[in-house]
Order: sequence, then structure tokens, then C-alpha cells
Amino acid sequence: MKYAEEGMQYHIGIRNGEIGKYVILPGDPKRCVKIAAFLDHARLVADNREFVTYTGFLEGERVSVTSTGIGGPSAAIAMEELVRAGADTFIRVGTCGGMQPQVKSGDLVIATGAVRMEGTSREYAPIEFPAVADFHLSGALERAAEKLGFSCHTGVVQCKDSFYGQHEPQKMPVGYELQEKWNAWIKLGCLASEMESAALFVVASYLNVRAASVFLTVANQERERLGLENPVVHDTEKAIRTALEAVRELIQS
Ligand SMILES: O=P(O)(O)O[C@H]1O[C@H](CO)[C@@H](O)[C@H]1O
Ligand SMILES: O=c1cc[nH]c(=O)[nH]1
Repeated sequence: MKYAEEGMQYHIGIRNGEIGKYVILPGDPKRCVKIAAFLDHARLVADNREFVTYTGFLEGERVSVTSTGIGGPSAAIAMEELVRAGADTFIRVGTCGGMQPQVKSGDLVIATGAVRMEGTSREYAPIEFPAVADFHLSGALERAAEKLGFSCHTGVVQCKDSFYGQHEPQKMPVGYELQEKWNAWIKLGCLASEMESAALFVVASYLNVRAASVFLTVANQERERLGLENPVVHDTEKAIRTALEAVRELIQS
């Protein structure tokens, strides 16, 4: 494809040689600078659309941070172009909404797999194919959260394309379907809902690279429904530190 000059990735604006093989993937571009602050000698290498990239060092190894924006389409584009630029190991650092009563605001969630109730992954793989995280990366995230003493849940998460379809299904013309499926995901033990991991895990399988996800639980609408305590938490630092500790372990191993 010839949309960009030679050696430059069209959407993310990265030039060859500007990123590490390890990339942290937040959704929010403003999270990039917070993550980059944990790297040595981090510098901004690209800023195009929703895709902001910093590259720095961890344990002497080059590590990058690229925001994906919201949803599967832009997350898949980011991963495709980062792989073309040389990356092979991805950890999404996101936010999520808890679904099970034990998943409380401020807790971390690590995804072992993701429900593919979004559109992007269907343009890569038939729906029978599972969206699964890399086993070794997820294990490294679990060990990191435990080492850092953070409250953490590991399991399947649910992905969708409509944030408001999750939060206000009754207002949607297809609310009957959204509500029925939501109840099914809860019965099946889904821990939390977010928007990018299903696409990232399926694209990673297709491109033969490694991907995993860790999230901050912002709040939990099921706890709200049950009349349980449910504050709103926005600070993603625990998820960021967990991801970077996992990358550190991978670099040292
Ligand atoms: O905080 P980020 O990483 O963007 O993740 C979550 O937040 C956004 C919705 O508010 C979606 O992108 C969802 O996956
Ligand atoms: O409830 C939430 C919180 C973050 N991201 C989501 O997709 N849903």
C-alpha cells in the first residue's frame, strides 16, 4: 500500500526503527505520557490522529507506548502498523467496567480471553475462532500484580462496540438483544467489559505476535444494580505499573 512515504506507517506516523519490540497500548492518548514517565529517556516519536507514540528504555531494552483510540478498528490498525514497524509483544493497558460483584472499582482485571461481540475481529477470523491472550504474557501480568500487591482478577472479558449499549441497553432499539446477551456473559463468568482486547487478540493470532491486557476497573454497573458500594476510580497507575513490571520480567528472562 502506498498511502505514506516509504518507511512511514500511514496512520500511526511511525518511521522504521523508531519503536521497540515491546509496545504498551493504552486506549487514551493522554495515558501515553503517564506511561512514558516510567521509561528511561522517553521521547515523543509520533502524534497522528488518535495514535500517540513514545519510545524509551526499560532495563536497557527499547520499549514503546502507542495509544489505540477507542474500539477495535483503530486498535487493529495500530497493531498492524506497529508489527510492520518491528514490534512483536503488546500489552494493552486499559480501563473496564466490572461485571461480577467481586470486581470492585480500583481492582485490576487481566484478560485470558475476550468475547467477540464487536465487529473488527470478524473481518479477520470466523466467529468460531477464540480471542485469547498470550499465555506467557498473561502469566507475567499476574505475577507483576501479585508482586506489587494489587487486587487483581484474571479471566474472560467482554468486548463490544457500543459503550452506551453496555450502560444504557434499555434505550437502544436492539436493547432486548443487548440485555439478553449481557445476562449470558454474566452467567458465563465474564469479569469485565471493555472494547479493544477481542480485536487485538485476534489480530495478534493472525500476525503471529503476542498480546495481553490489563485493566483498571473504573466502576461496576452490576454492583450498582445490587445496591453495593460502587465509587468511580480513574487513576490507571496500578495497571500501568503492572504492565511495565511484566515487560521488565520478560526482558530479564
Ligand atoms: O481506557 P481505554 O483504554 O480507552 O479503554 C476503555 O475505555 C473506553 C471507553 O470509555 C474504551 O476504549 C474501553 O475499552
Ligand atoms: O464500563 C466501562 C468502563 C470502561 N470501558 C468500557 O468499555 N466500559
